[in-house]
Amino acid sequence: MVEIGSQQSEKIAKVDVFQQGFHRGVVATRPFSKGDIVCNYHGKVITAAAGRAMMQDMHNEPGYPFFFKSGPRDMCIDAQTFPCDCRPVADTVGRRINHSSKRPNLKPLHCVIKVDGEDRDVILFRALQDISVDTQLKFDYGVNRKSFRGEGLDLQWLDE
Ligand SMILES: C[S@@+](CC[C@H](N)C(=O)[O-])C[C@H]1O[C@@H](n2cnc3c(N)ncnc32)[C@H](O)[C@@H]1O
Repeated sequence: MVEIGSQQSEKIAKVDVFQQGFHRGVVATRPFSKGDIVCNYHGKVITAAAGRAMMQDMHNEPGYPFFFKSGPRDMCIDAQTFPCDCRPVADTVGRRINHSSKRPNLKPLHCVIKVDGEDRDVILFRALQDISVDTQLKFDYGVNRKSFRGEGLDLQWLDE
């Protein structure tokens, strides 16, 4: 498993953030095989209700919360609040991965790991196919215009 805990380990993971104007994304800088764990989605785990409240205050800026279910609980990874307590300086790559419903090459995988005897929710990204160097990483956010910040928004990228 690739553990993303520091800038150093992101280099080991061999993925990198690119920037085009204001828009960022993530590319592979080494090949991955189908089934490989590529990186994680780093951030503080909060309730989904807290995540939704946070999104209501957002307007046109990029959104970084990741909503998931952990057993019966609706939860959210808050990658919006930056920098986070445990990563005071470096950005994290997971939150820079863009959406594709038509051609995703990653799939998020929810795991619960023990850290200091306590359960911790973690989101890892598994490669859906072989991924070559310089390929942009994308996953299906699983949202549509209705579920992503309400109806009637002109968000063409959700159809990609
Ligand atoms: C988790 S962030 C992804 C990284 C983001 N592009 C950035 O510059 O930091 C999610 C935001 O990225 C943008 N986004 C996601 N997928 C996109 C795509 N396929 N094309 C254009 N923008 C996208 C949207 O603004 C969305 O709110």
